[in-house]
Amino acid sequence: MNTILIGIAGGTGSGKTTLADKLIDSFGDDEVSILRHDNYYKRHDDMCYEERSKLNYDHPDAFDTALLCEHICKLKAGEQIYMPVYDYSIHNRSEETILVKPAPVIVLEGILIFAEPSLCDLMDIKVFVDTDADVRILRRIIRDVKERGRSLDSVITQYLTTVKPMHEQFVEPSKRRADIIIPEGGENIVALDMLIERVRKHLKNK
Ligand SMILES: Nc1ncnc2c1ncn2[C@@H]1O[C@H](COP(=O)(O)OP(=O)(O)O)[C@@H](O)[C@H]1O
Ligand SMILES: Nc1ccn([C@@H]2O[C@H](COP(=O)(O)O)[C@@H](O)[C@H]2O)c(=O)n1
Repeated sequence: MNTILIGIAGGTGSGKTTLADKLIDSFGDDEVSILRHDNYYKRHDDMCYEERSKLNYDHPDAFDTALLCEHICKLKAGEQIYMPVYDYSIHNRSEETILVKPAPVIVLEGILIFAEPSLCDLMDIKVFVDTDADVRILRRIIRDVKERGRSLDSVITQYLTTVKPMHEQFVEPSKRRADIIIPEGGENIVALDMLIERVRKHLKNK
């Protein structure tokens, strides 16, 4: 199978997940598979919740990127993989896994995927979702309080101590590696349609 890997990067709250979900919703499971770098956050079973909540989750070392690369190579070779599942409410991987089948198009999304040369080398198309920092933090506050079991204070403290400095050190400079920069992400219908057309073209010629 001729498989292409489309990377969708961007800062927290930029709209990567929304864009990736809208893209895969336009195709069948046998046409497009999705991987999320967040699911590859390292396990920390040796620490208690309090200790885990203080870790820096915005540095490249927080992820098991070697395992993700191995999974991408297996999918490209036509093998299925079991993607780990991350549970933000406990700051750890859950016991679940998700079966991901090989497909002609694999979408990979995550804040730091362009900051990892080993991952960049595996990508055929690199898309960066670019959204202003004030919009991103407002979205993140709402999402983390509603969906990730966080308090307002914890979101603000984490943003100022790790999320913002790591964004400036790693995420923003990684934008230079992108082939396409999309303002605002999932609600950018023009950009979404262009991506859908690109995937259709690949599926027709695969
Ligand atoms: N263009 C947009 N306008 C308004 N809200 C948006 C937009 N894109 C995403 N959101 C919302 O912002 C939050 C973060 O978006 P998400 O796609 O999860 O971002 P990311 O994966 O980059 O962190 C979600 O609650 C989502 O519904
Ligand atoms: N235990 C964790 C693990 C990660 N995060 C934050 O998630 C952000 C990445 O996810 P997005 O959907 O926002 O791209 C990242 O900025 C980490 O700070 C967390 O809060 N807790």
